[in-house]
Amino acid sequence: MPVSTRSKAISQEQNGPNPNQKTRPPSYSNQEDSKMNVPLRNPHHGLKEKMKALTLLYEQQKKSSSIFRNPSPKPEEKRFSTHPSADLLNGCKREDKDSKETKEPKQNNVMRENALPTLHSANPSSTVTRTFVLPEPPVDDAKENLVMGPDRVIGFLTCPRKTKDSSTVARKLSMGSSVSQTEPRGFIRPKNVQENEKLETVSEKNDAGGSRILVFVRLRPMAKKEREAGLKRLRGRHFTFDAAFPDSASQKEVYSTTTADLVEQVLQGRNGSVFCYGATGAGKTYTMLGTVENPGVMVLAIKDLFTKIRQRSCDGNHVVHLSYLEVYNETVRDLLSPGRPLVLREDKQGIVAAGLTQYRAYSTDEVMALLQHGNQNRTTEPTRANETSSRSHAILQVVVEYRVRDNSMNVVQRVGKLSLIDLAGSERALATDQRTLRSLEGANINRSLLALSSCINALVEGKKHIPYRNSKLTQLLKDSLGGACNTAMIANISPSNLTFGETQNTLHWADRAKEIRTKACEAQEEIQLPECETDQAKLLLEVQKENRELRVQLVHQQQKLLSLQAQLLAANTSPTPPSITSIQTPPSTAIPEKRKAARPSFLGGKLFHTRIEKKRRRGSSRQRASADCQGIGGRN
Ligand SMILES: Nc1ncnc2c1ncn2[C@@H]1O[C@H](COP(=O)(O)OP(=O)(O)OP(=O)(O)O)[C@@H](O)[C@H]1O
Repeated sequence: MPVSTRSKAISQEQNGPNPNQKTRPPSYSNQEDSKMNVPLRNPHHGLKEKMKALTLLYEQQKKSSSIFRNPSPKPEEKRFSTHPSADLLNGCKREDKDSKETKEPKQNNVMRENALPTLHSANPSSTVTRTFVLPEPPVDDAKENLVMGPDRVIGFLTCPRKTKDSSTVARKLSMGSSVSQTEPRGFIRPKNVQENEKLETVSEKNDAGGSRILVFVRLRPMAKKEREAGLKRLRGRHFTFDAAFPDSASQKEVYSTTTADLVEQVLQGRNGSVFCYGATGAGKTYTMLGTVENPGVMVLAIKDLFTKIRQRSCDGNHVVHLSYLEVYNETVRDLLSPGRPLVLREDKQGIVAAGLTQYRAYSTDEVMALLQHGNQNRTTEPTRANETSSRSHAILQVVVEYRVRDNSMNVVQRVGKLSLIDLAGSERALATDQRTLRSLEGANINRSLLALSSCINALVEGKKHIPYRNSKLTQLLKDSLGGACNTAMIANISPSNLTFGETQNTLHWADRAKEIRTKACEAQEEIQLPECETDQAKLLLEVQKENRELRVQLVHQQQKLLSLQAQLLAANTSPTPPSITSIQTPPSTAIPEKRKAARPSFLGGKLFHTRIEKKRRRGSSRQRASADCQGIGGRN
């Protein structure tokens, strides 16, 4: 500003002084000044005047703006009123410089929503601005999805609470044009994923009072037929999930990334569920059960569970119970002991199948045998889409109970439940078989999956009523979806463009499921105080002791009674019976006089005499009989 004024002043000087020169009103700008084209008498004098006027103007404006903001400002506050952050905080009019600074925090905010935490924490200079201008939104409310461009790009990024660098892993999955025969673009090697996922343990997710469902995607390898059919390039659409497994991913990689953490949590008394979702033939059963050479999540989880139990067996008792059921055509059936359909009931533990067999398992081998037995009972049929298509939803439940005495001799009991679910494949009626039973099965499968999608929708939209009751499957999954449970979903997809629609549908629901938050999963732990137990034990011992003493007394009394009866009998038969009063009653059995009279006792009452009389008669008849016998014998 002074420079331009000086140059103007010089040019004005060169043009000669203007006698009509007037002191400019302070509100004039430099441009207006130049337009007026009024030469100054003394350039230095004019400059000084201008400086003064402008300083005055600046002071006035500053005063008025501070009064506008704060009617009674304290001198200290006034000092800081020009701080950009304070200006932004108060929302007053900004100058160009300030407006530049306001743009910066906005950018920061966008980054906070969408970029990895390291990105916004990498700029220490913006700390002040962030603190005052746009405080970081609470994690729960933070929107994690980003929509970009005409093709929807959904960026699901790591939990914003994480501070570790995960920028190396863009967990993004591309569909359509990205499908290639070798490794589809966007698929991330689980090695990287694992490194990243390790950061996000289930327990960490729980501290905010609830955890979101972790969603993984697994691509199966191309089948021969599909390869022959070739590939068709389609317009791309991008999804991002917690991890995406390429067709080369091993079963162990899938297990350790998706389920291993949940197994650990179950041992600590929390509930966990893993379910495979996807179109028919997409690889759900392969992921869950696997083959003998390549066992799947169910088998690996059981193995891991028993290994962990063995490692910890020195400090407590673990009891493992197992149940395996299927939902077939809207009926619940026990796979371990098939019989009549089971009825679902809701109790304190949640939805339970009444009468479901709970097997106690002691080793991995035993569980394997049970699993095999259960799978033989499972309904699978060949369809056009899959040779061994599962026509039912199968749920393996493993309940781990742990009892241990702590240092204070309290009994600590923890119960955790792991549910491993292999859903039947969603399918188009035409894609499978047209036969009546198959189409009925297909309709029921689709119906339950539709009910599942309605529940997912309701949960994502935060509705009060979640329609779990619409199908048996959703009733059984109630805990996994909306309960206190750590849940992982594995969406299985096929690389074939023949199933593009189904794959798109699977990814759509998987993407939606990411937004579901389950309730806080507290460890189910009970502590029993030792006093209670010892008190009960003491009481039991006392009762047992008393019981023993009473038995001894009873035997004693019976003996005495017998001897008394014998004496009486002898007295009755003898010519001079001893007086009854002379018979000494032991002090312990002495009966008070009053009671003696009141009780219908056989000692002095009618009953006693009647019996004695009967015995006497019997005795005399026996004597007669023996005499008769002797007579007969003598005769012989
Ligand atoms: N990751 C994989 N690696 C090797 N083969 C696989 C893989 N995933 C699936 N398959 C094979 O693909 C075929 C179909 O898989 P699978 O039976 O698991 O599908 P599904 O989703 O359970 O189907 P459905 O819903 O009809 O039961 C099987 O022959 C299976 O062995």
